[in-house]
Amino acid sequence: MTIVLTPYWSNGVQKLKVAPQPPPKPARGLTPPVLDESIHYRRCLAQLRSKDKGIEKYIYLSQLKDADANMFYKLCLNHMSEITPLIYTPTVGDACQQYSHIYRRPEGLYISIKDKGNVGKVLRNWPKIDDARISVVTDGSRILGLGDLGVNGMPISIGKLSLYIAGAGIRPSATIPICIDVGTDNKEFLEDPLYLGLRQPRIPQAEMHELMEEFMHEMSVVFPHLIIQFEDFSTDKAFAFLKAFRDKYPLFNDDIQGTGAVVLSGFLNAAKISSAASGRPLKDHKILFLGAGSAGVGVGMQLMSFFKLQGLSEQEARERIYLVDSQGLIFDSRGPMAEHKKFFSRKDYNGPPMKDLVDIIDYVKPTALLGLSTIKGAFNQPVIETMSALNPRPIIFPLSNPVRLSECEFHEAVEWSKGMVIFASGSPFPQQEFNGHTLYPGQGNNMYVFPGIGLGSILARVSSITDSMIEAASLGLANSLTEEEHSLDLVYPRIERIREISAGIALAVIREAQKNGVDRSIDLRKMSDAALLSFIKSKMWNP
Ligand SMILES: NC(=O)C1=CN([C@@H]2O[C@H](COP(=O)(O)OP(=O)(O)OC[C@H]3O[C@@H](n4cnc5c(N)ncnc54)[C@H](OP(=O)(O)O)[C@@H]3O)[C@@H](O)[C@H]2O)C=CC1
Ligand SMILES: CC(=O)C(=O)O
Ligand SMILES: [Mg+2]
Repeated sequence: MTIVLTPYWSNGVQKLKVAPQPPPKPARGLTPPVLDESIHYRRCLAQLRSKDKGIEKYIYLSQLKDADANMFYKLCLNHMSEITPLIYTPTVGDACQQYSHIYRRPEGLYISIKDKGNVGKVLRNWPKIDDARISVVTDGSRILGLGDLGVNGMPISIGKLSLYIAGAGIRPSATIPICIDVGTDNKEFLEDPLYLGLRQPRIPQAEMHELMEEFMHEMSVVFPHLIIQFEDFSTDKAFAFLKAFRDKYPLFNDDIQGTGAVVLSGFLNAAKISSAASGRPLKDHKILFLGAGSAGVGVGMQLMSFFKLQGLSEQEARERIYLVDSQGLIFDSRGPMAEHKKFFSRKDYNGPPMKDLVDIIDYVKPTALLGLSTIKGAFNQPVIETMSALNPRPIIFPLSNPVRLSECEFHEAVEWSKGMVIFASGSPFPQQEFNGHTLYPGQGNNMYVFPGIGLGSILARVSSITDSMIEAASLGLANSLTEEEHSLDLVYPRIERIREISAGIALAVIREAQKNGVDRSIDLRKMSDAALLSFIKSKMWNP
């Protein structure tokens, strides 16, 4: 049976074939005489590599996923470091910006403000209701560092779910990419005749909250086994919706919690390398953030655990973290500020506003500089040289996405730190040669943890996702490096091992869910770790 859906914006003209169906076996004579699977694999790879531009490769892969999902995921799994940047950051950023122009066919589920009062009915149109286990939901209001992209944010939900499938073996039919269309304040899109979403400004906050209340309630009724990942909501909504719904439904916010977990993990490994060089105790690290949005504050909150693990109190941990926003260092006497900035606002600084990053580094004397600001080039030569003068092995993590918004590039950080930088970025950079050595950049991206968090949460059938489950995912990732990876000063494991890493993270997440009493698959409680790990692996879907 082919199930068709009509998206709300299509006037009934377009037909949506939602979940990938196995291709029907063609009758004899309807395919070329020699269509060998392994040769076809080579053909698909060659077709992909024949395209010059990332966006062309994205379109090719997207079509391949529709035509032959098995082949698409086979390619993803076997060529993880080549294909991840095409289906995810940085190329997915271009795909979102151009979505209304490169659009070929409907994919995912669109909920619009026009559906208010009827959301449950629209959700029930999803053809694989019983299969649904995980959904990535965005409203397109802050896609990567690219701002409000409205309904063009759909590829971010699709891309994240492709990584769930490739990276954690979630069944394709268990995933639902969702984009909530409540208008956009992107003037260019509103004037674009090809724009796929509602041609209206974003709705007022109160109406958005009402829609989200209805949406979340109906999601839990229609999809009772679903885990939800909130993605790329603008900072105010990201914090508000996490707070409003996290105790009622099994969900997490990837930008706040997923990013927090992945950066804590990389920082645990980076701090050890940095302290080995400086002799400074781990508890004496100091972290300076450029950027105080959902990601900056989320990571700051999670990095409190780093200091608490070293025996510091809550207050002492908080004092090790400094935040900078577009107005400079955040401190109490600066004046009124957004609620989410208050926790890390300094009480011990009362001087004039401090805006220049080099001045701030001179004042704070951080061991680590983390960028979640979307400001390309903010970590310039003077900034990195100042960090290098303070630290024999400075920790520099430019985490903004996509690549073109990164606070600095890997080759710059290597050159300006004379090869001493400990580096991780949000989007991937190529390795560098320096003084006869090969240096490897880390990729501090939540893609390392969300597949495992989702898989563990699905298998344990959790009723909610607790902070300590997120922390367990982070520690699981930090401890997953092999000796060879440590010997190369990597702070994250190689992405090619993502399935193994996700299984380990899922195990840690399930155990923590059990400790917190939020697991509903209670049979898993009596399994040994070894038995649980093989159970997790046995549940992974393979193309
Ligand atoms: N690596 C990863 O896994 C992840 C990376 N990210 C990336 O993090 C970035 C930020 O996301 P998010 O926090 O949600 O976005 P926001 O827009 O909410 O936050 C951006 C922050 O940067 C600050 N900022 C802007 N301009 C400057 C400037 N010139 N100098 C100093 N600070 C500045 C803003 O200041 P103000 O508050 O004053 O406006 C704000 O605090 C994005 O690029 C995103 O892609 C996000 C999630 C995961
Ligand atoms: C990686 C990610 O989630 C972001 O940049 O928003
Ligand atoms: Mg995100």
